[in-house]
Amino acid sequence: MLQAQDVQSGYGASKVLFGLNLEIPSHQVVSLLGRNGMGKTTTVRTLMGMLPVQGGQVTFEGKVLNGLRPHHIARLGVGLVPEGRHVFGSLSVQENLVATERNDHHGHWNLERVFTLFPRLKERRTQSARTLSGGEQQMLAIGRALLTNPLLLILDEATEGLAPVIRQEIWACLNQLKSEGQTILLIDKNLKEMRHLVDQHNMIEKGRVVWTGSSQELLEQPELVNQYLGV
Ligand SMILES: Nc1ncnc2c1ncn2[C@@H]1O[C@H](COP(=O)(O)OP(=O)(O)OP(=O)(O)O)[C@@H](O)[C@H]1O
Repeated sequence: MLQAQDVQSGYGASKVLFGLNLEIPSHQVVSLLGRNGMGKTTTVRTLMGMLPVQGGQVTFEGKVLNGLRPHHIARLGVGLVPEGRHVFGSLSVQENLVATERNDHHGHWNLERVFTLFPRLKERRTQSARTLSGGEQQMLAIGRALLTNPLLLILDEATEGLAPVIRQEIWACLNQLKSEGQTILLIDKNLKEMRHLVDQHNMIEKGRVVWTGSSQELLEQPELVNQYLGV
């Protein structure tokens, strides 16, 4: 579905990605793993068109994304749950959700389905988003991305800083999405939870993917975790 080939990117003169290769096949859950500062969020920003591709090529469903604006890439079917959530604090839960609702891809996500997935959001639908807990805001950010009916859903640190019980709800949601065949790019640090979810892991180090393999392969090589994740 998405291919990044030899991608270079960064912030002005400060380069972060040095020839990154990444493949996201349809209906698979793919991870980006790596220590802080290795370029995971920069990769997401580049795939979404928030940072220009300075070298190499990104294709999505056969279309070259280089040079496209973020709203154009979103419209092609890439939905992002950004690091830090970025919900509209002054709008209600429901207003946040309908703001992004779209059905270009004949997807099946609508407000009612999001409320079924996250009943807490239904209970709080008239509440302004800024009054939600961190976990509820995360659910709202996921619901908002789903309402764009994305072909590819990207989640950047979606469980970061959440209480364990809320985290479990997010993992349950992601497992459900996987069972429905949703294609996902997942950035997270919880290897234990990711084991059951992720089809293909990608270790990123200094702006390059240095190892790719299944959850089983990662389990069989614990030294990789030490080497690239430093835990
Ligand atoms: N807006 C920015 N301007 C300049 N440099 C940046 C900016 N954002 C990130 N960087 C730098 O780019 C490098 C990669 O950062 P990035 O956020 O992609 O890392 P990451 O792998 O997502 O790590 P983390 O888990 O800490 O978010 C870091 O050296 C970081 O300092």
